[in-house]
Amino acid sequence: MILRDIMTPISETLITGDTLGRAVILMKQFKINVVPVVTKQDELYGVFTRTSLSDMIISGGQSNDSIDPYVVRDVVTLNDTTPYREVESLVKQSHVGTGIVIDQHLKPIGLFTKTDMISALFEQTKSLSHMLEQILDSSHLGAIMTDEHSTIIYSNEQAKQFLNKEELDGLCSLEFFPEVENGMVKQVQMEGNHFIVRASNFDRELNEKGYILFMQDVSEVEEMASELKTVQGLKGLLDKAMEHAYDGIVMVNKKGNIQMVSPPLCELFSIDRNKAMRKHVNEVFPQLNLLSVFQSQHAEVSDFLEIKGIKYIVNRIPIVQDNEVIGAIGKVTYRQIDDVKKVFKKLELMENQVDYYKEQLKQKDSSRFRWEQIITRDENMKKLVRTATKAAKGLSTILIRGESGTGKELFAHSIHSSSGRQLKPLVTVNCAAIPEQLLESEFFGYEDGAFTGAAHKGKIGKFDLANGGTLFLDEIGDMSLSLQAKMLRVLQEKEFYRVGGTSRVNVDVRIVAATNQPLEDLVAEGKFREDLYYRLNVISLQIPPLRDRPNDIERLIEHFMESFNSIIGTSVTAVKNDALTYMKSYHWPGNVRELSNVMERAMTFAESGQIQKEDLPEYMLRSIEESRYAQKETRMDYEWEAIEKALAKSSGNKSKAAEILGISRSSLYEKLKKYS
Ligand SMILES: Nc1ncnc2c1ncn2[C@@H]1O[C@H](COP(=O)(O)OP(=O)(O)OP(=O)(O)O)[C@@H](O)[C@H]1O
Repeated sequence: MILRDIMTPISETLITGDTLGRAVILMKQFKINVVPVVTKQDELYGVFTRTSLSDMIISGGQSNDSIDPYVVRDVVTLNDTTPYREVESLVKQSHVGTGIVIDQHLKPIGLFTKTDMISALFEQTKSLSHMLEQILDSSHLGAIMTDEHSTIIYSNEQAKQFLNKEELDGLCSLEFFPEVENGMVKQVQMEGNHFIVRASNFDRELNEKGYILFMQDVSEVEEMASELKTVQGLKGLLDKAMEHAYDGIVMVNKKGNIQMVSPPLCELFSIDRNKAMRKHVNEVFPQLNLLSVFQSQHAEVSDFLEIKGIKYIVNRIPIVQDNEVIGAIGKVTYRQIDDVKKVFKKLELMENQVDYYKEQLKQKDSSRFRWEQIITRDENMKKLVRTATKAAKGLSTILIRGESGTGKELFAHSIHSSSGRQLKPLVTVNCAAIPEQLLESEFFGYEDGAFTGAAHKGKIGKFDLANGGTLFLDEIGDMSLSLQAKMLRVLQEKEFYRVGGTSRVNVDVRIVAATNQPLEDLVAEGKFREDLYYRLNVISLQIPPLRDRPNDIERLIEHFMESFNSIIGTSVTAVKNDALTYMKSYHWPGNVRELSNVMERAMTFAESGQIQKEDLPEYMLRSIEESRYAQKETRMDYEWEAIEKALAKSSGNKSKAAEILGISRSSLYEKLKKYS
């Protein structure tokens, strides 16, 4: 609101030089006590007031006389665009009852009297109170105002509803709220309503005192709070159920983001549960194909799927609300797929066994392994495999060396299957397993009648069998000296005589030999022929023991876990940290074979689906403890030796000895105390 909105407009003014008669006419016509007087340029010059009029008449002024001498020049002027707030204070301070409102050209366009001011104030108050009422009504707050005697002087509709009264004004507030004090906040139950009352007192100008009371209905809030509590309780219950779920469960929202996931599912897929939360299910568990139910809108069951050798099935269940899929649940059963699964497993196990024996049968006298089956993460091993792969292509004799269980046979088979002889037989002879007296006939066969007794028919030897292919001589260090001589001749001349035979037999055989014995020592001891040693040692492959390939331990654990889950039907998903630490610090004298046996045993015993320390064999745990203890002892021996030396060097001076050792004097004293 600006001044122009509340002033009394004027349509005519006096001009300097106007007469008393015209002034009287204007005052009478417009019923005003003050008439603005303007210059010829229409600018305000002064005012002709009722006092001016009486002064002129008393001085004998005539109707034709000029008003100029009686024009009051000291005029309060107000700009028409002045805001209401400023006008209010200007008027309050002004000594004159009427101000002249001028426009931007200084032309008077209206009068502003105290009456105008009062009616403007009245308008303003009316609009303020209307606004306040609207605010109170839309806030849903009940509002009551009392005077200092607690008599209600104002109440809104909401307050009347709360207190169930058609009218409250004039009633005593103590009837409803017996104790009211400033700052009070109280819960009140009344007429079936439950609300909170807040009271504050007011003390206005003119000594008006009293209280303002606000009432807020809390029944709705309470209802919401109790619903929230129930929901929270249910969520807690669901979380607990998830924690202890035996099956794998995952729940996603409409967008496919994971809201809940059970630990067994994370274990199965080796996923960190915290990292999986809120992520998109296709990112974390793409195998489950969970989002397919958003299209199909009905529950689905997958076929048997497999991970880490563990079979599982997925039940995909859509969560439907108002005919719309608002989420989905994936239930992954893998630990006890129920009786059907057990039967399935048994059947599958038997099928595996049949497959295995079929394979064995098929591969009898032929290679069973290939390079891909040599599992390793170790750089030296990888290099060795590369060298062996190259060597396999040639014709040279290969000697494979390494401790028992390191994979010598695996290498020999892989060499054969990647050589040009792969379609021909691979014949294995374990030199340590054949009785001494039979070794020769095993290798070279014998003619009919070579032995006394008519039952003896001729026999084909291993060299004959391996013709065109590879002869794998395992445990070559155990071959007798006499056989070594014959073997050397075959290797050099590529021909031999059968036992009891007289004709030469020509053969094309590639020799791959293996041993875990130190052949050089056997040569030195005269137990192995030096010439044969050199003949065999054309290409030598030294397989490092497992303890020198720490990275392979973990990799092979994963490998055996997967294959045994499939072969023996277990559902082991991981090796717990304590067991892993033990397995990594063990020295594995039996190498990969031992690791494979330990895994098979541990997986059979693992109850929680994860291998724990307790599932490892007792002998292994004991050996690790003993070696830890021995290491500690050796460390202590070294330490004591160093202390003794330092003390000798410093002639018993402990400060100097500590300095030599690079430790503080107090820690030297501590150590001396420990060793004493
Ligand atoms: N790197 C490897 N990856 C996968 N399996 C392996 C590996 N090395 C060895 N194995 C497995 O360990 C077991 C022992 O291997 P293999 O028989 O080849 O050892 P070896 O050195 O010939 O033993 P031995 O000297 O006692 O005859 C086998 O079951 C083999 O498949």
